[in-house]
Amino acid sequence: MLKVESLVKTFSVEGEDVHAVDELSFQVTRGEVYGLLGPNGAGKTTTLRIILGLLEADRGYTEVDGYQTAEDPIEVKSRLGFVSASDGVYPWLTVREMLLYFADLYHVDPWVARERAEGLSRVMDIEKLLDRRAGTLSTGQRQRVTLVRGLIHDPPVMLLDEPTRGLDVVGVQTIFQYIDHLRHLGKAVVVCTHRLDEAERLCDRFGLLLEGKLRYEGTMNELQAATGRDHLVDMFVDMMTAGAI
Ligand SMILES: Nc1ncnc2c1ncn2[C@@H]1O[C@H](COP(=O)(O)OP(=O)(O)OP(=O)(O)O)[C@@H](O)[C@H]1O
Repeated sequence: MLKVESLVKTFSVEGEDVHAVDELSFQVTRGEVYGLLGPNGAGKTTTLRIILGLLEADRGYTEVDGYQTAEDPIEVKSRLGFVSASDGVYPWLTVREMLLYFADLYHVDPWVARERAEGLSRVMDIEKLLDRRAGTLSTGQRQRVTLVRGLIHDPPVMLLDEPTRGLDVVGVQTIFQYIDHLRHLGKAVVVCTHRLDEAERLCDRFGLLLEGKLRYEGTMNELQAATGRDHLVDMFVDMMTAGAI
């Protein structure tokens, strides 16, 4: 469903090469939640930007539902949903108007869009907000609207960048429900987060990134066997103190 193959991206910063992504390969299948985890500067955002077609890779490729980002960017965009903690809303539009506007951008049939907006709003408990102007929503309410917006074109692959940042306990719980719903819908999901405790509960499989390289990959059981550690936090500390493995 999502394939990242031998991806390389190097930035030149004041004459120095920064290897943001360095021969990175991983795959995420239907119904799987993959935690792409790493410390600050590990290359997570750069990888997401390349998958989304916002940045060009130096080498390698990313493929979404059989389409390569560099070759078929429009097909890829229509098959990707992206949710980020820093997503904004259009303050003067009502929630319903905004959802339908985004559906229209993705060429979703207006009838289908209306049904989907209602259905997803029920799931994410924002039905009562549909006719409110988006600018009047609280952070948590806005986040739920953003989650619905990410699914409005029913993409098979979802990318979630720090989805729980800035949310209270209830907001975090909502994200958990949302990800369960995505799994249930059979989406391939990538989650980037610094909340390793949450990642442990949320993800089926993990890729641990450091300096653009995948240092460990597997299910929690596989990571525990490979590292001799029970929790991601300890695995991270070991990985960072060792530098390279
Ligand atoms: N546009 C850019 N120009 C130069 N260097 C960049 C650029 N974007 C990212 N980098 C560098 O690439 C490396 C990877 O950055 P990236 O943002 O992908 O990391 P990240 O894992 O998302 O980190 P964080 O968790 O802090 O968001 C860092 O060293 C960063 O400084």
